[in-house]
Amino acid sequence: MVTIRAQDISVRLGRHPAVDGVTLALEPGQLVGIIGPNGAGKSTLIRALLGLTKLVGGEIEIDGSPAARLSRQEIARRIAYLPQGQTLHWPLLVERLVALGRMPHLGPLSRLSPHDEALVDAALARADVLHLKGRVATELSGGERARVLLARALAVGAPGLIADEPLAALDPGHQIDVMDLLKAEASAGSLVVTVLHDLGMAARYCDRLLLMDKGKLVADGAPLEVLTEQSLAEVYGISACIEPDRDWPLILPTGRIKD
Ligand SMILES: Nc1ncnc2c1ncn2[C@@H]1O[C@H](COP(=O)(O)OP(=O)(O)OP(=O)(O)O)[C@@H](O)[C@H]1O
Repeated sequence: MVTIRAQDISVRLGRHPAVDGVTLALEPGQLVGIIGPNGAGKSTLIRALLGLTKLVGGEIEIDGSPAARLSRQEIARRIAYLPQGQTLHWPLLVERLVALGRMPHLGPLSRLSPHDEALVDAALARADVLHLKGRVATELSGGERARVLLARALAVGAPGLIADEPLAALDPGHQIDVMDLLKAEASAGSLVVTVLHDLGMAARYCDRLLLMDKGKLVADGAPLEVLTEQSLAEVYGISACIEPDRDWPLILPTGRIKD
């Protein structure tokens, strides 16, 4: 189990506050989506929660300890991180790349144990990339590479997972697979947070949504509390069809609101 608390945190990038006075608590067992327009501060917020970005104000606690006092490795063992659209620079075999997910658990000179190898294979299977073993990761398609990087995050075996736009390069079937997987992780007691642009997926799968706008957390609650005609108009400048009374809430952006 892992918990994260942020109290009034702010991050400045360049001249502007990228995150501006955000307070939140993240608990295990829920799938939490972070949504908001381009540049709203979503990626910066999650990097801050992981202790990867310097704060200009506020405090973050991971499992009750100030994040600033935890080492990178201690945080990496507790919370796996799938960054946004990573470029790969090294022509590693897929299984070697996914095995890097075990690094937070290994000493500097230690090798993968049979247990580590089994976790790597399980992660490859869960991300539907077992068949890509033996391929060079830099020679994969965008969606294949995205799923291999998801497998690397799963291979950490951490009680927390933060994924930044994990659906970006995926076909509709694999988008559903990944959302099912994130939901299953949360239902099994993990802390799972994901940045999403697909409001339909966010409404269908997430237990809680955090809506960011201009660095601020402007709404935090159940999908239908957060995704209202008013909030979509104010934050995204769009109109949308909202149908709450289906098996799951349906949100379909329908147009841009002109000034
Ligand atoms: N290295 C940087 N230097 C200066 N400004 C930056 C830097 N990185 C990000 N920013 C700015 O910080 C703000 C927040 O960026 P961030 O990447 O967190 O947004 P986001 O909500 O994740 O956007 P997107 O949906 O486009 O991925 C943006 O205005 C961005 O231009």
